[in-house]
Amino acid sequence: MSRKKAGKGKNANTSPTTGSPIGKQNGKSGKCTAGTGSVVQANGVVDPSRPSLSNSSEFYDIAFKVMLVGDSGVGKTCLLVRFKDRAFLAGSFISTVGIDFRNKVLNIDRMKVKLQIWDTAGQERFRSVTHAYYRDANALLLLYDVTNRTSFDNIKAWLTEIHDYAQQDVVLMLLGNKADATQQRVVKREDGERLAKEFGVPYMETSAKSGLNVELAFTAVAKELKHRSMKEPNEPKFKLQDYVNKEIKSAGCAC
Ligand SMILES: Nc1nc2c(ncn2[C@@H]2O[C@H](COP(=O)(O)OP(=O)(O)OP(=O)(O)O)[C@@H](O)[C@H]2O)c(=O)[nH]1
Ligand SMILES: [Mg+2]
Repeated sequence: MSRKKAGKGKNANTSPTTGSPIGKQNGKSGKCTAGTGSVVQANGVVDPSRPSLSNSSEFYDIAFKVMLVGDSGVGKTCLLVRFKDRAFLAGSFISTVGIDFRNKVLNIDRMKVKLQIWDTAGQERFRSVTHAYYRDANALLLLYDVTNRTSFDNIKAWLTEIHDYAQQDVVLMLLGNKADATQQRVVKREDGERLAKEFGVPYMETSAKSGLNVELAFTAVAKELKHRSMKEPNEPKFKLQDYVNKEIKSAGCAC
């Protein structure tokens, strides 16, 4: 299996497909330098004929695009920063402008899986930018804020948008974020579970602030994508929700 250099990916200010300028993250220009991003086949597998070049985390075997979507303020940027940098963006809320992305390489069952994670702006005015990215996404993390009922009520509209713009077989997971904010909670976990069941999507609650289930959410999606693209004949079917439930149980929290 060949390994490719993760690189920093293209400049965050250019669209991955057209290269056209798309706005800046929080008023700052995208920090990503022109990278050595390789051409990734639609199913995420990169040139399997070449031997692995290195075990460094810089290299990867397969790569996928993951998109974060949901109302403004639900915690998409904070979830990504928690996953990428293991930090929480406290302080004042700075809304994302346009779209930005970060890369992270995960070790999944002895394979290096690179996730290129697109952080979209939740504000309505940027919705047309977001639409342009849906078709490239291999997976979508759809967030609502458990302290904001409107963000939960809007999930159905987001699911319609995903149906209209994303790939038919996109991997989708519903996340109820800010689960740490127990005092301010207005959406019960059962409400999230019920909605997820109604639409047949995997579900869990997260907290970008405490880190609850953040690594698990991205790892579960990476595992699902890897299983789908590798289709090992004798490998048991991977069930994302079962994996999540098992990991949450073994973490010993009812979260
Ligand atoms: N308590 C708590 N606050 C959070 C959490 N995640 C985000 N926040 C706060 O919620 C606010 C919005 O977070 P962002 O990550 O910027 O929201 P966003 O979804 O990226 O918003 P847009 O960029 O406008 O789409 C910030 O003030 C964060 O500090 C969380 O898990 N718990
Ligand atoms: Mg944001």
